[in-house]
Amino acid sequence: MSAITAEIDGDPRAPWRAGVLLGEFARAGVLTSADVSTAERLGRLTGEADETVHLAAALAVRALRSGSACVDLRDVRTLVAEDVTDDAGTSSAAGFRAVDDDAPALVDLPWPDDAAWESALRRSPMVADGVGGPPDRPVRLVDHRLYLDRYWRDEQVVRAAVEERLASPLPVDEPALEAALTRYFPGGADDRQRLAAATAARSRLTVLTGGPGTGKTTTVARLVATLRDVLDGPAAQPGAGTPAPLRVAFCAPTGKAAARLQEAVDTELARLGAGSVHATTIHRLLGSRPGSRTRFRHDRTNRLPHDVVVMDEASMVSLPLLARVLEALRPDARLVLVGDRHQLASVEVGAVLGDLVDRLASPVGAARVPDTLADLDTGPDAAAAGAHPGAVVELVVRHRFGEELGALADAINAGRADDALALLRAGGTHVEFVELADDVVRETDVPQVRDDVAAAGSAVTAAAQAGDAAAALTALGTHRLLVAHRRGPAGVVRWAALAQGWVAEATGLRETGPWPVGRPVLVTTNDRTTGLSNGDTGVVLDDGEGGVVVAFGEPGSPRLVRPHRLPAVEPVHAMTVHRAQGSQFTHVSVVLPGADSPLLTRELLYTAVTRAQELVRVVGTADAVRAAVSRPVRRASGLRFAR
Ligand SMILES: Nc1ncnc2c1ncn2[C@@H]1O[C@H](COP(=O)(O)OP(=O)(O)OP(=O)(O)O)[C@@H](O)[C@H]1O
Repeated sequence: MSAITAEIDGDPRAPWRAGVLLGEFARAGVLTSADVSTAERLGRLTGEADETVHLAAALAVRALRSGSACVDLRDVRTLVAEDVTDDAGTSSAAGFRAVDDDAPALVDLPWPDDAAWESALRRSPMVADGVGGPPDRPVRLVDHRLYLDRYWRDEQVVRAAVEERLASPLPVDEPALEAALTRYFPGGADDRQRLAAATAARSRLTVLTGGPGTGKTTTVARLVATLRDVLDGPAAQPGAGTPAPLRVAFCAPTGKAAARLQEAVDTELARLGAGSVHATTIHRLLGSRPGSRTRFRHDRTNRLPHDVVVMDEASMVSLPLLARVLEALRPDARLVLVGDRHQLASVEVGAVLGDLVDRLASPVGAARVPDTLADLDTGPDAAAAGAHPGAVVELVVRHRFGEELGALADAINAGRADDALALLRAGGTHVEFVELADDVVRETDVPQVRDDVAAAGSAVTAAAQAGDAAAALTALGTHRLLVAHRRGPAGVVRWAALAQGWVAEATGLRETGPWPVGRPVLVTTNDRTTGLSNGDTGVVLDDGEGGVVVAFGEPGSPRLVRPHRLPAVEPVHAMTVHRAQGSQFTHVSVVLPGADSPLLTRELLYTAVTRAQELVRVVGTADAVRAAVSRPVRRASGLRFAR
């Protein structure tokens, strides 16, 4: 078999030649041009000619594309077989995949012999062998996990920081803490919410996880009120004169999530008479540097000044970004990670929230964190006995969220496909199922979606024409059409066009010009000048003076930006579920792709369903629902292991 040639990313001028072994894997659709060329370049740079080593490196690069920090060589054959079967017919964003009609069957792939492969890797100049291997090699093998070295280093940063943070609790004035807990979490309140605040007072790391409506946001507001009472007040620094105010930072991965967090926390703090907070994106908190996504103004040499950092929507945070935050924190600062571990993980590498919960609640973490979830005793006796109440607190009582929505979310999470389907079919006030007979969705199948889109669009347009930013943003949150893919019959492109047409028909207005009044827009990049972030949504408004302005943010505190100052934006009549993370809408309609779509996973369906505050409408086949529920995302990571 000779080398194969294909176009790279559609550029016919750039021929791609893979060696014999990698060529076989590329032809079978396992590797893309990007995987192969990265691995072969690393081979050239390190003087490694062994193709089996190139193959392993290419598989480590491939793993990153699906969000894994590493590839587990023991599982790689099964993983590859499952993924490639899933992926049939789709092209990867990261490179051209050449799948030949006469490609080798997956079972026939020329996998290297296990023992020979491992020993080739261990003696390769490309590979650092084990935790103690040389620091200057691009690839690292730890136990059976193969990493590009920078991801292993990021994992080590997270691992070490978590261990250090949990090794020594922080001293607090226990009677003052008890008084504050009684004040902000009175009797009858959710015990675990109280435990979260107690943990955050005593520990340098708290992970607060729970499904929608379990009170995460309420808890972080009360937790901050508690910390302010205990650490800010005279009891915190007796005899020290006027104490410095506690420096608290609130952050979230997207601007939208940060704005929502700020509004919700401020409302609760105002009710408690406990001040206010300022929430920002994680990138802005760390201080982005123009032209660099990986280096920030705040790092281990220039630490963040804050005493407490609360990070919401932590499920969306990538491994490298969490590593940068941990490096930038002062060692004595308290970090509170908040999120729903069952949601979709970062679009980049890592599933850090789920990994940390598993790690801390497993025997690996249990040595330092006894009785993680069970120990609800936060009283002075427990403190006197030196008991550490645990770093992970999972909220389980739902305080909002209709019964049906909650039951559906639980069934999806637990992988109970038949129950999820039965709940969808039973329907109710909060759940609707537009069950399709086949994968082809016709416009006429979804009159309810059309009605919701038209009603929301009409309300947005009316408010936009009146120049009423708050009303336009409120209307924008009443319904959202979600899909999994960008293209195809169940993709954003098709559904956004349909939605746009339905709104135009309802309002009698055709969108004209570059900034039609009433158009919903999505920011697709971070922009320092306007402070807008990738994922922010807004509405084009009539400014009353013959021009237009675009309103962003929460209805209670809209931000108005002139179009010429805007970074890249696109119309957003429909969006992907990934994009919708960190946001909620009164009604959500989600159009599922066919059951064979590789994007259809448990996390995707759970995230879509939990975007709804009052009603979720699922459009798809029974097979698509079953496929989603039965297919949890598996991301390889070393954070779950001892080393
Ligand atoms: N202990 C409690 N007792 C009664 N109501 C509560 C309690 N905790 C929270 N709530 C109420 O439950 C609702 C949901 O709370 P909150 O918004 O804090 O949940 P959340 O977990 O942050 O949800 P989401 O992730 O969906 O934003 C709010 O109306 C809140 O006031």
